[in-house]
Amino acid sequence: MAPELVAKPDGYVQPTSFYSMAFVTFLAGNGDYVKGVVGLAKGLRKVKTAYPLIVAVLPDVPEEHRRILEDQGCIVREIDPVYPPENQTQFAMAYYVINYSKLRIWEFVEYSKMIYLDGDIQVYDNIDHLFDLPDGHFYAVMDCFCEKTWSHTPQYKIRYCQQCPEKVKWPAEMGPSPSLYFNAGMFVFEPSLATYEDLLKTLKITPPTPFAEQDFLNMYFRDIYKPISNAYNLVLAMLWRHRENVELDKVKVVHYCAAGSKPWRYTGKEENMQREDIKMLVNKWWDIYNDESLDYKKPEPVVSDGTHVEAMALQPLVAAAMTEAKASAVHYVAAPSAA
Ligand SMILES: O=c1ccn([C@@H]2O[C@H](COP(=O)(O)OP(=O)(O)O)[C@@H](O)[C@H]2O)c(=O)[nH]1
Ligand SMILES: OC[C@H]1O[C@H](O[C@@H]2[C@@H](O)[C@H](O)[C@@H](O)[C@H](O)[C@@H]2O)[C@H](O)[C@@H](O)[C@H]1O
Ligand SMILES: [Mn+2]
Repeated sequence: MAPELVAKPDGYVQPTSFYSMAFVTFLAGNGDYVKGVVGLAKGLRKVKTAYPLIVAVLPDVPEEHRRILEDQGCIVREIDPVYPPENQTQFAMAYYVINYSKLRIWEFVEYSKMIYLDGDIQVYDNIDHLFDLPDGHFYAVMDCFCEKTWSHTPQYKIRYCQQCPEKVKWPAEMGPSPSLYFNAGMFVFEPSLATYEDLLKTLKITPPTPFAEQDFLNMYFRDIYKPISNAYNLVLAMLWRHRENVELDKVKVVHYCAAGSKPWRYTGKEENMQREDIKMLVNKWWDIYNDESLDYKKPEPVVSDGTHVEAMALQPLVAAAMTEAKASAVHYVAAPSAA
């Protein structure tokens, strides 16, 4: 039974437009990445986002982990795995399925625009304004090619990086320089069934590559990709590879993707993990993860004096109310504005 939401003459929310945008992350397996997603949910709450966090989970995510995420105000949605075509078994199945299944989020068409965030990402400043970026583009932050993980690429071999194209110029004899390449840990996109079907159709005829769905998404969205500031996805390697391109005090989103930097697994033993800035960012992640004041509190029903409850808290109530609202045009309390 949908909870009673109080009508207010001056606040009307078209149920279909309410929360037509959302953050989305991805969770696979029964391991410790669930901690990353809990941290992300609490970080988004701390910056007072006006939008919910959807967690796309593979079937292998246990009920207990799903409950933990729902208790943190997340909306958990199971997605089907994406399996490699038979002739592409050179990939370890798990790695392929974990990475390419992310593509299922294009199917979430009840949302007009979404911001995808890896589970090893933390949001330290409100980034809701990214939802206002013009439609028709794919927004993401440029990656760096300098880590050993890129040693299979021609650009690594000649020490070329898009972060500093003047330092080692791309030699003409190697043809056109590589297109701008984004890190797929964070991106702003528009779900669409047509795009979703085409993505999966194209994937079937695209041999897997080392950076899996990241390479695939870069190829697929190359013509509409628009780079945004690295303040929205600080790939940690930038701190020791291109410090001149980073204004740490302006960074809004940190991506713990460098080897050994996952906060919930941090030992400090890997290369670069004893840096002061890394230790500061890992502690910053733990401060949020351990902050009980940021835990989700089930909302009280909205009362007639229009008391607003936190946006993310309202989402489950609205989802239920939206089901009812289809039956009748009902006035709702307007969504609280983002702080
Ligand atoms: O065992 C795993 C591995 C990955 N992921 C998800 O897949 C994303 C991409 O993997 P990861 O961040 O480890 O890749 P990196 O950014 O470090 O290359 C993670 O952030 C998680 O959201 C997961 O849920 N379980
Ligand atoms: O499956 C490929 C992954 O590719 C990307 O991670 C890479 C990339 O950041 C490199 O630049 C780093 O050097 C490397 O360590 C890191 O793994 C995405 O963050 C991740 O979500 C996922 O798509
Ligand atoms: Mn990541």
